[in-house]
Amino acid sequence: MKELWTTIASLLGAFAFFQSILQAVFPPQVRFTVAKLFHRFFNCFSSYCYFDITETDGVNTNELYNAVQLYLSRSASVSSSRLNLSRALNSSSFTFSLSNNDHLVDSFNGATATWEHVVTQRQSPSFSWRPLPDEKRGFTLAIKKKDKPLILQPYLDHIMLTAVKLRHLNQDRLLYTNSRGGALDSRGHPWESVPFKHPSTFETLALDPARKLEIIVDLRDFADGQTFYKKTGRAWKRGYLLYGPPGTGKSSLIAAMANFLGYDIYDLELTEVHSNSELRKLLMKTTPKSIIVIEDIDCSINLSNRNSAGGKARVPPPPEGGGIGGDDVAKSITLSGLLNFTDGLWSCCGSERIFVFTTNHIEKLDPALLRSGRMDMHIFMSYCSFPALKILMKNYLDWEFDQEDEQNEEDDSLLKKLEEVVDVAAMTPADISEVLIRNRRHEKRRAARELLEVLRNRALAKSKKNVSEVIDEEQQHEEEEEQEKRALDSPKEDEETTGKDSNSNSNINAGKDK
Ligand SMILES: Nc1ncnc2c1ncn2[C@@H]1O[C@H](COP(=O)(O)OP(=O)(O)OP(=O)(O)O)[C@@H](O)[C@H]1O
Ligand SMILES: [Mg+2]
Repeated sequence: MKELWTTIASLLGAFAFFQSILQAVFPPQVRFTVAKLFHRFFNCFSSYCYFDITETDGVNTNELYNAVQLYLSRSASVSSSRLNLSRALNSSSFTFSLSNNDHLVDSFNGATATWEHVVTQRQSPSFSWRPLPDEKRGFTLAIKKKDKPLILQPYLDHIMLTAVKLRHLNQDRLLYTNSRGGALDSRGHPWESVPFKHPSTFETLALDPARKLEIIVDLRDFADGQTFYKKTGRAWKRGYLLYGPPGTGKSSLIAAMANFLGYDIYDLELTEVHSNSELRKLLMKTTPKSIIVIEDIDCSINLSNRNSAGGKARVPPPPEGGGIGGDDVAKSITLSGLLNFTDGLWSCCGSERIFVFTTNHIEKLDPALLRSGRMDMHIFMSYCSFPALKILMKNYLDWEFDQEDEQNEEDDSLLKKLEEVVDVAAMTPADISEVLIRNRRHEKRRAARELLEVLRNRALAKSKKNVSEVIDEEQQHEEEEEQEKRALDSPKEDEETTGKDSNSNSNINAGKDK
């Protein structure tokens, strides 16, 4: 032990000696170069190799430097005690980065990588074409020489890919619309955009947790599936069809998907598109990492027949002053045009895109749109179930279901009653949210009791309606039987009565028609 300390002390002494020689003998201009030479000399005996990644390569910004900075910001935020904080333009989140001359240890494929953020004062040059920053910044990566051939390239690829993802997540999402009816903006762009600030997330979405998890896993697989899609020769895209009654959360789910993946949304208003070629041009102007949405698809386009005139959209006249429709403006958009857009060759003119169609009436859609492989996942958004209700109560009343011990017998019985009645009441999450918003200033148990009351009334109204529907059905059935009986009896009467043939026949038909 004593020997070890002696060795360390003599090494430190030698280092201090070299430092003082450096300061005393060499002028400041060459000091940096000499230090570098010393470094290289010692590196010959080291088991590590070092890579300098400078902020600029002399003229241009080094993209790798920015990528490393972003990549390290992930781990820096948890492991370092002193950090630089910044916020990029068009971003609502903060980025952490290593502060000057600090270091961080990362691992990749079992190997260790040590990063150091090196900041030195720049010697002011005698002449420069453009002003240079006062400081020279760079990262130094140290990895073991034996690991270099195995990890260097994949590690740098991994850093670049992660940085792209992080940059996208840190940036605010945009919501695009083609509501100008095909008119172009000053840059010749058919889409208008606004910042997308919808707060819906998978956490706030009232949906069965198992279904929710299924969707999350599917989205994650899609976003991470670049290699898979390439290997299998498939276009990197995915289609979701969301269907169900109004107010069950279809639009909220789209917003949650966009927030989860960090994608932009293109809200495609089909009634504003005048032709298939215009549709194609719109598609070509969308960016990767985006969700292309067609809401209420059954209302935007008559999808009953792919080839007939019935398969055309109800379109307004083209915009004045030249839209993007060109010669095709006279024609209108067809179902096959739409399918080409989502499924055919044109769907591949970008990558990593999700198509989402929503409808309240799935039965109105053409089977061509529903066949497997076209819309990869059909998601039924239904009335509020008990697990979904618990999420809404957590959102609006801060009712914490995870902390079971906080719940008493009274709460348990209240929840049991809610569970019994919620399915029968068949209320949408939107309706339940309204009730909860109305009562959110009350104490949470009181608000829950109010909700129970509303659910019970709705369930009662539903069962009364059901009873009256059953009675109506029975009455109708009896009437039909009566009419059929009369119709069967009447020919006999006709045979007995002459000269009334024509009148009796029309009665039979009327009865049968009914
Ligand atoms: N599943 C849900 N989870 C959380 N909130 C919901 C849910 N469904 C509806 N809501 C609430 O109701 C409002 C309307 O819901 P949303 O617009 O998502 O319904 P929709 O299914 O798209 O309806 P439509 O078919 O009329 O377009 C939302 O702003 C949200 O507050
Ligand atoms: Mg909607």
